[in-house]
Amino acid sequence: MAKTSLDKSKIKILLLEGVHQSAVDTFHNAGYTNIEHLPTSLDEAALIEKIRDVHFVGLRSRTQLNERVFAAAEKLVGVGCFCIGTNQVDLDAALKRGIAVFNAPYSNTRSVAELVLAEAIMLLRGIPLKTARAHEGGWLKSAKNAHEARGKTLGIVGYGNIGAQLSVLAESTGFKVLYYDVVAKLGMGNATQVASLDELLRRADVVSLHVPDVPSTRWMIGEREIATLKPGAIFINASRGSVVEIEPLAEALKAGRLHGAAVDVFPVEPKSNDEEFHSPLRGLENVILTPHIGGSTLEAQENIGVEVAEKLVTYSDNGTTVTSVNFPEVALPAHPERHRLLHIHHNVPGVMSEINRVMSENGINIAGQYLQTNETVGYVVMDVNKAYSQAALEALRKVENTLKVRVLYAP
Ligand SMILES: NC(=O)C1=CN([C@@H]2O[C@H](COP(=O)(O)OP(=O)(O)OC[C@H]3O[C@@H](n4cnc5c(N)ncnc54)[C@H](O)[C@@H]3O)[C@@H](O)[C@H]2O)C=CC1
Ligand SMILES: O=C(O)CCC(=O)C(=O)O
Repeated sequence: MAKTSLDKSKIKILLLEGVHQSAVDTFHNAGYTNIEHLPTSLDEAALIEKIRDVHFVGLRSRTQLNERVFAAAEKLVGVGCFCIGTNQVDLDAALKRGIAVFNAPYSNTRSVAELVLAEAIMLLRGIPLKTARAHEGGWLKSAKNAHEARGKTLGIVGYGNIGAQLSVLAESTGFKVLYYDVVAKLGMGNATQVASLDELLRRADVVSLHVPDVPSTRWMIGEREIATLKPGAIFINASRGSVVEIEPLAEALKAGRLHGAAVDVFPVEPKSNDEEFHSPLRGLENVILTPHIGGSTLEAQENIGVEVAEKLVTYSDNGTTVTSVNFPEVALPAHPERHRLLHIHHNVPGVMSEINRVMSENGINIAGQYLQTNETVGYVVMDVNKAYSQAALEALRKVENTLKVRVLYAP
């Protein structure tokens, strides 16, 4: 039999944006040694050049994997987003090439929730202005506009993993919590869901956004919504820069209609730490500006490194796609005595019968077959207990509507 699964040392892994060393260690422990680990993102031209011979790529929020990059990524098998958001990756462009994308939906959620709670308290006390004055030699000792969190209302927009954790932390600090979500959700503690975004904006003293970047959230907070906020409200965005129109927010802060804001994510963010950050919020008093570090704690990054690298290793070694954000999810057992053929194809009628015909005509006995499809792609995994030939593999590759075929040699 031809041994066609790729030797692990030949599987090239590119890790960008300073993904934590724990990811490299996880790959090494699984036998993968061909790893390039870069501290920064790459611009499109450099990425296109580098990704040509890469099998797995890992990135965070800066690297843009668009159609042009995928078109150049001829050998790419899987993408790991070492973060929650996957809006930086064209998931459809990946899917139509049979490339599975994974992320880390939980590991940095606590870090974001902690930061937001701390910012809410700092802003209620007017700390950004007071600390700035003290650094300049001033002394703003005053209780004016300084408030306790106890008894104030926190409004959370998007009650998912981050929103719900923030809710628990905030209640234990003394906030009353309201939340708005497009899905009906059971509140943690005494938190109460409200029927509309407007109701939340009208009632909350502090509003914090925790929604993903999807079409329904694009610019969901604009001039009208900012005008709906309570006079003197505090506004926090650590979700995505595309959710909030920044100009009307800056205007409301300059006019003193809002008491303060904390913003971690921006419509345009510098591509690296060497690039200047531009924003109409720069220089405004009682505004905390942070460089998209909501999830940037050592604890979160270490956990993310392991979580996402393990998902890529499992997909590479075994074919399992559970928790992929774009791919049909298949949970596969180990395949100790059997070779495993993975066939990814356009989900159109007739492909499975063609695959089964090829297998049968080549005398290959299928010991186990696992199939999942989504709207556009089918993913079938076949464990074979009899030697398959190179000719059979070629015939599988030629089945009409095939996107990708991989072989996992019996370990
Ligand atoms: N600043 C940072 O460093 C970080 C930012 N994030 C951002 O935070 C976002 C939220 O993260 P998680 O809580 O883990 O996500 P999640 O998926 O657990 O929760 C998102 C919630 O938003 C709700 N939602 C979706 N569309 C909505 C709409 N139009 N109106 C109201 N609610 C809507 C969903 O139903 C869900 O409950 C991520 O998608 C990511 O963009 C995540 C981690 C770090
Ligand atoms: O840590 C990062 O690079 C991005 C964090 C983030 O925004 C996310 O996890 O969605």
